[in-house]
Amino acid sequence: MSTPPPSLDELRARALAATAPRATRTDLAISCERLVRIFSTDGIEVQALQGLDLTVDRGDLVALVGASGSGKSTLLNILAGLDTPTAGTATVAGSDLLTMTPKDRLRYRRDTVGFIRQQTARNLLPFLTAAQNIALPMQLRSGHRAARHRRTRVTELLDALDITPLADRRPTELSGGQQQRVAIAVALANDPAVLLGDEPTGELDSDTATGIFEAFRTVNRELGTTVVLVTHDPMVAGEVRRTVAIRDGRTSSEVLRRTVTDEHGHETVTEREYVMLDRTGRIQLPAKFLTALGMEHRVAADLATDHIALHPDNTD
Ligand SMILES: Nc1ncnc2c1ncn2[C@@H]1O[C@H](COP(=O)(O)OP(=O)(O)OP(=O)(O)O)[C@@H](O)[C@H]1O
Repeated sequence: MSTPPPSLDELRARALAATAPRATRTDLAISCERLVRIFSTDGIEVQALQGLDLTVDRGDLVALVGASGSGKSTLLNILAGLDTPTAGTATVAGSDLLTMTPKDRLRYRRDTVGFIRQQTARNLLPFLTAAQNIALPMQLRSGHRAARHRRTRVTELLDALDITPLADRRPTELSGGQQQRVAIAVALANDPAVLLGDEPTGELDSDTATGIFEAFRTVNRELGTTVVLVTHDPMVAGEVRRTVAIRDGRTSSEVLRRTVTDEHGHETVTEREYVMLDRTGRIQLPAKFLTALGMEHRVAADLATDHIALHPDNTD
C-alpha cells in the first residue's frame, strides 16, 4: 500500500522547521556556523574565512590541516578570542564570540581557552621562571585562589608535563621542546575547556615533536580537555581520531579514524574520508575526484534509496 502524499499543512510545518534556528547543543565544545572573516588592508579585501562550519564535541582531539593561506590561523585566533569574526556564529564552551564585551573577552581568554603558538619563545614571559609563568594566569584571576592553592596547581602541572626539574629555569635556559611543555602547563593553569595549538610542533625536530604531541594526547585523555591543533605534521594528522581539512576558508573534508578489534583481538585502524555538508546542502567535493572525472560547473545529481549519485554533465 503506498503512503498518501503529505498534506499542505504538513509540508508547511516541515518547511518552517527547516528554517528555524537550530537549538544550541550543549554537548559541543566548539560550534561555528557560516563564519566569515574579512581583512581590509590598503583598500584590498581578503576573505580569510568564507562561511566556515565546524563543530567539535567536548573531549575530542582534532587536527586542522590545509594549504598555506587556507584560513587555519585566522580560525584559531578567533577561537582563542584574539580576533573577532566579521559575520556568522562562533560559540566555544557556551561563550558567544561575536557578542562578547571586551571584559568578557579578557575573562574568556584567561579562563575558557588555552592557546599555544608555534614560536616557542612567544608563549612565555622571558623574565619569569617556568613555575612563575605557570602561576601567572592564576594570579591574574584576581585573588580567586589562595597562594597555597596556586603552588599546589603549579606542582601538579610541572609533574603532569614532566618538567619538575625545570621549574626554576627562565625560557632562555630551556630547549624549544621544554618551552612548549611549559607553554602547555601555562595554557592549562586555569583549567580551560579548550586547548588550542597553532602548529605547536612546527619549530621542533621530529622526535621532540612526537613528545609534545604525546603531551597533548595525555592532557586530552586524562584531563578531558578538548584539544584542537593546527598542523602540517602528517604524524599528528595521522594519529588523531578526527582530521578536518580547510580549503579556501571553509571546512572541506574530514577523515575519521576508528580502531576495530577482530575476533582474535587484533586491532586495525580504519579511515574514512567525508566531505562536509552545510545547512543549505552545499558540499565541497575533493578536487582530485573532480579532476579525475573532468567535472566542472555542473553535475547531474540522482537520488537513490540510500545514496545520491553525482555524474559528469554530458549534455551538450
Ligand atoms: N591580519 C591580516 N591582514 C590581512 N590579511 C590577512 C591577515 N591575516 C591573514 N590574512 C590573510 O588571510 C588568509 C588566510 O590566512 P591564515 O594565516 O589564516 O592561513 P593559514 O591557513 O593559517 O596559513 P599558514 O599555514 O601559512 O599559516 C591569507 O590570504 C592571509 O594572507
